[in-house]
Amino acid sequence: MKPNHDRSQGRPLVRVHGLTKSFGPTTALDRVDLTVSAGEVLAVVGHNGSGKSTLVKLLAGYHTPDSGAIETRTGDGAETELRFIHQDLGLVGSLSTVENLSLGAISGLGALGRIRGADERREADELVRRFGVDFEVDRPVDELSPAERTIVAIARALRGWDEEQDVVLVLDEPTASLHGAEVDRLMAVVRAVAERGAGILFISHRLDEVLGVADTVVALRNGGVVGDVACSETDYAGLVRMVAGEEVEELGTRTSEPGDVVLRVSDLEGDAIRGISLRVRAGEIVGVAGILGSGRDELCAAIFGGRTYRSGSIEISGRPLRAGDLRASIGRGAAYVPGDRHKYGAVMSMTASENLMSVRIPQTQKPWERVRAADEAREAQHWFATCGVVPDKPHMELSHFSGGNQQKVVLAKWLRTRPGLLLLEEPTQGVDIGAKSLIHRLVAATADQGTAVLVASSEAKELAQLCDRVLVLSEGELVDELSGTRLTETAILNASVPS
Ligand SMILES: Nc1ncnc2c1ncn2[C@@H]1O[C@H](COP(=O)(O)OP(=O)(O)OP(=O)(O)O)[C@@H](O)[C@H]1O
Repeated sequence: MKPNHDRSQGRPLVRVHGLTKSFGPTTALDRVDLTVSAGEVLAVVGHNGSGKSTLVKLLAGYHTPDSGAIETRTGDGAETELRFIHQDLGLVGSLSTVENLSLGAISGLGALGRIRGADERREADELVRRFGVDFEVDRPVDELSPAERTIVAIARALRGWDEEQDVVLVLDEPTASLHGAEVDRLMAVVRAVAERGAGILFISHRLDEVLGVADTVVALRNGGVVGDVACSETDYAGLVRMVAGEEVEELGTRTSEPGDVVLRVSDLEGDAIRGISLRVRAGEIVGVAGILGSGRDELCAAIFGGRTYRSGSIEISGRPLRAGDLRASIGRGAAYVPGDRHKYGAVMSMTASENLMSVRIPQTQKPWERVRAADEAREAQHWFATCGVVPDKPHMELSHFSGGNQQKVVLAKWLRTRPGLLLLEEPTQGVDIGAKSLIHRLVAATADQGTAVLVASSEAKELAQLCDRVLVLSEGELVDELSGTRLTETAILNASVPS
């Protein structure tokens, strides 16, 4: 295998040699070599738990390597600066782009410590325009699209960069919940930054995006480098094989007939939702598509009871549900995998097993009934195997599992309750291509056993593959319903854009 620095045209900015890191018996990173060069977008891909985040944390100095080195003084003595964009962008939502860019920047403070308004505004404007984008820098960043927020985070990371300076920008799964056109917008900015001479290290599970934006791909498996190729020398199938080690099984066509109505929503009005009515039958998988602000991210939570609503009604299996009544919703067989697993989906400081067992099974388990240790161990083993959670350590704290494996535990926790209604938000965020196919098959099998499934996703391709029909939301309203031959990725993307 030819290492990537032999192929790249640019000056090496960061060299990683033999980087190794273990956590107890787990070797998270195993003698990794790679180089990021000026003007290059280097993507790092790999299955869940392959070591990508560990690599980022070592580069950031959060962990110390057991052996190996990170060389940032690679050329004529100048030191390369590493700047990071983590998934949690670290922006203050209520503050504007100007204010976020000013935070922590001493140069932004006037003599009395006040932000010099006009200068800051001009600088923020110039900074975002430098990347070929144009949005109002005075609006609170909470009101920007996810791609725009990521661009603000990139602009902040590159503040003060004069392009003479050697910089590597590290982006950890920046597109995890972005919708089609948003991804293109962000990728254009990433390319623009590379063209200005920065090196980019880009972590992603979305292999089609990797092919679109990267020059070079390094694939990790079980901590070691198993692939190091130019994007021009590979294709999607090649990347899938590098990550999964084999071809990935596609979801077959589902043939089961839907049963009785399980979920009935009528004229629902609430935060970001305007007059939505829908039904989901037993055995059906119904998708919810739309861009940010369309109501896509709010609907499942409102139905489950995690958000209240102003008016309208929700019935599960023919029985009305009061707004915000989580207990009744779980008691009626609803399950909810939220988009933000850290905040609402799991308790990271508890073990995987404790998380798995944290919801009582309404049909069989009495409120006072405790699960015996032997039963808990057997169940944890069953769900780890069913959902492919690795490592096989149910008693390890959930925060020590890789992101994709945490997601599988959250899904398993709810599948265990044998729900009549399964509400999913971004069910495959952060999971690798093999695990994504497994999760799709698990959801399909759950529906085949009679569960009604409502799944909200920013990924049109996922909805087209998984769903029997897809509801498209725009500005809080239901604007289209796609099924049969009309249900394609392109149709979902087109229908999602507000007219
Ligand atoms: N603090 C820790 N304690 C114990 N094990 C850890 C710790 N951090 C990471 N690991 C283990 O190291 C391995 C690599 O994890 P890492 O988070 O780097 O994977 P990843 O490639 O980023 O995965 P994902 O795609 O799911 O985010 C995994 O087996 C993980 O469980």
